[in-house]
Amino acid sequence: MEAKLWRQEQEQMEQVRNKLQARIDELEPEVAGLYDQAADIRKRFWEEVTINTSTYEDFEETFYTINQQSAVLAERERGYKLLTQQWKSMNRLLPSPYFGRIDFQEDGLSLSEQIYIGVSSFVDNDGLTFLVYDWRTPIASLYYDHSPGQASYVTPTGRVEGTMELKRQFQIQNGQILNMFDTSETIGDELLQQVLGKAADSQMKSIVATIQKEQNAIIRDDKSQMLIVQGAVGSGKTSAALQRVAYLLYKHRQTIRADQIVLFSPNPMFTSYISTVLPELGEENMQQTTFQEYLDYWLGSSLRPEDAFDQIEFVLTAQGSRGYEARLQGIEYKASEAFLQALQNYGMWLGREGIQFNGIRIRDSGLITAERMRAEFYGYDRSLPLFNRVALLQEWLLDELASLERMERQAPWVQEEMNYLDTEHYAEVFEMLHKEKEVFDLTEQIAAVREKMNNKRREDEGDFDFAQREEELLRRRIVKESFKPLRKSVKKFSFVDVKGIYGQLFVDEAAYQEKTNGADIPSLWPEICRQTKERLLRSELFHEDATPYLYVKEMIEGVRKNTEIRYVFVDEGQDYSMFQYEYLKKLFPRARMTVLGDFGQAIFMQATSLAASNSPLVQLFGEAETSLFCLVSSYRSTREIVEFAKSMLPGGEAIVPFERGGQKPLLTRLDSGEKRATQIVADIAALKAEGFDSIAVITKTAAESREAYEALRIQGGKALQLITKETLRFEKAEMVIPVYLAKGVEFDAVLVYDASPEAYGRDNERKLLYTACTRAMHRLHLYTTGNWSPFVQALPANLYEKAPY
Ligand SMILES: Nc1ncnc2c1ncn2[C@@H]1O[C@H](COP(=O)(O)OP(=O)(O)OP(=O)(O)O)[C@@H](O)[C@H]1O
Repeated sequence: MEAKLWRQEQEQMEQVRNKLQARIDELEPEVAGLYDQAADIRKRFWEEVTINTSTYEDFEETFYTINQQSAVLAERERGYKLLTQQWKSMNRLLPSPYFGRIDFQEDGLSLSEQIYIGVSSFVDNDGLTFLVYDWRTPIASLYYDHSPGQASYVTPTGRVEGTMELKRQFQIQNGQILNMFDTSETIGDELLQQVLGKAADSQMKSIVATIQKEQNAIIRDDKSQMLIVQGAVGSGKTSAALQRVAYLLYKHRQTIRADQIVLFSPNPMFTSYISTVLPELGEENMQQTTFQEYLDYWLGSSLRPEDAFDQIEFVLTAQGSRGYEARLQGIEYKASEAFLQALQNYGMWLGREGIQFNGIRIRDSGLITAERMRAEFYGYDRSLPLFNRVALLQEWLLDELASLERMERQAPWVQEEMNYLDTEHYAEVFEMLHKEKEVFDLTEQIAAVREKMNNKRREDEGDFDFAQREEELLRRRIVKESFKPLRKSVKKFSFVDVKGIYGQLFVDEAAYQEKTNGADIPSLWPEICRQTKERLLRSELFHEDATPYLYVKEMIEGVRKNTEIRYVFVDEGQDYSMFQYEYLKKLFPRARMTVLGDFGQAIFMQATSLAASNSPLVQLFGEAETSLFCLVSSYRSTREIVEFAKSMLPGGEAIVPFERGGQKPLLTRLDSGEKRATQIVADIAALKAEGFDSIAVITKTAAESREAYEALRIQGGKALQLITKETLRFEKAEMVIPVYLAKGVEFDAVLVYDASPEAYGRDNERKLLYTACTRAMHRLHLYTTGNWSPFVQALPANLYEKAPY
């Protein structure tokens, strides 16, 4: 680019930077001053307030002073927060005030405007001229959506048409323009090339400078209840999701806070991987969780649910064990729509008969039997939904308990208990007695006065029998203490035997069909029933049972709702079952949903196709309320890695690699495990010497990870870390990791530890190998000590190199 232009831009930027610096300097004392003021008020808060409650007027006075003081404090704190926000965003802009410029001439106006785009807005001293536009402003979408020429953007008041005369990209670091390109592409390849060529990091980065047009559409869509993104591997789904959160927080900044957005991520490590993107953009992080955390929380301590990782570990390692096929069939069936329908029908059946309750007992004898509860329950209006009737029953039980409690005071066991009471109880009751006696004496005095006034003797003479009253109080206390946990457990619905209700579905075929209005049954049903019941007996739940169990529980006890949340994001959405989606929809009734996923990476047993025309996910909110987006360009890996990996996947042809060249994947066959370990350690050292810092040895399972880790350490791989499902964050380092924990993340180099047919031979292992390979940004190595996996063998030989040893 011409030196003159370059100089002009450098001057323009310096002007903006000078203004930024001046405003920062101007604000600094104010920010510090306001902070001190707020801190000072907080410190002196109680000094300024004289607490006096002797008379009503004094009390009122005190109340008003407190109120006034806290209003002043709140105001100062609000002011401080606003100023700090401005001050922080200017500081963020200072080293690199913008990344893009467009010159736009609006139709009907004579002048064209220069629009510089950065991570936040910066307005000149006149309060009107935007020196930098936030990337989320409507006008900034021109930069992402159009090439120079006719262009338009949408504002809340309508579409603005015009001509884009220039589109320029900058790379600016510490106030120096490092690079500058004029571009005719939507977002020029050159900048993207440079960004993608960089090394992987232990934390994801924001992509605002290079958002692609199709990603921009996802980020800014704010029409539908449900937004579904089926995106090829590495196509920027997670990136789009996070920039979308930043966009929504900006667009709805008056009404939505970051904690009203929740993102479901595939594992806790992923949560830490993405946690810096929003703060980098000057926004607070949304809430992040995993579905497992929700399950563990809502199922409480009564049942131990297996997690998704243990389930997949079983699926991948237990082939040939007893009951394996049935478990697999069970996993598939229990995540299916057929099972969901069966449970809904079961709900209707329970409305007529067969609900199970836990009787309420006290000290080994029955107080209210399950039979009585059932009779009461089926006596309620049958048109009421189950959970309404259960709520009525709950009320009835609490009333019953109250009258039973009164009766129970005379029971012989209470007398026995009284003999063993400690002095503390007596002391308490004694105090109560004295209070009662005072009241009694007062009433006696009043009665005596009345007697005199009326000149009429009372029929009943007052008499306070201490001994009798003490016994009464002690009895009342003893019984109350025993009934307290009963009342508490009724409030927590412990009287509903959910375990029994869920379990009775798994008795035999005939019973199942009767209860579910003739649901279809998988062929290995008897074994599925046996396994499920065995688990329940141990108060455990298979992972595939956890969500259906919760579904049944809520059908009966009523649905939990979180009405605070406005947006729910589900990443790796292909790994969720329809049950889980139904559940999320009910749990967050006021939320819009964004689901991002890739069916090509559906490695868990429960999977939902996102984009298929008949996808049940579309039905969740209905077609009219659903927007579907497809991303086909893959940005993470070099062209060679994408070409290699996509050829393994039926339908992979549709994936378009971004044009970034590198080395072809390298296949290395060795004739023993020991030699393989030695070779891998040497390859890691060579990769490190080339400057790659984040290197992952990827295995199929956790069991294989442990084995690989040991073998590699023996051969000198001392710096390796073993990643397990308990690992909460990973460093930019060398690691051994099972593929299902590496979902969604990326590394400079990936070494697939064992690409033999034994590891990846079955059809359900194809996607595992594909997912492992696609974690690599720059280098991919595969190893075997025998044959190659059929998925590798089937690849054209020009897609890889073979090591010469
Ligand atoms: N527009 C973009 N500009 C720069 N980098 C991008 C862009 N889009 C995606 N990337 C990069 O591509 C890589 C993959 O992105 P991301 O992890 O968001 O993809 P994904 O579709 O969620 O991946 P996966 O399929 O593995 O879940 C990341 O390094 C991301 O920074």
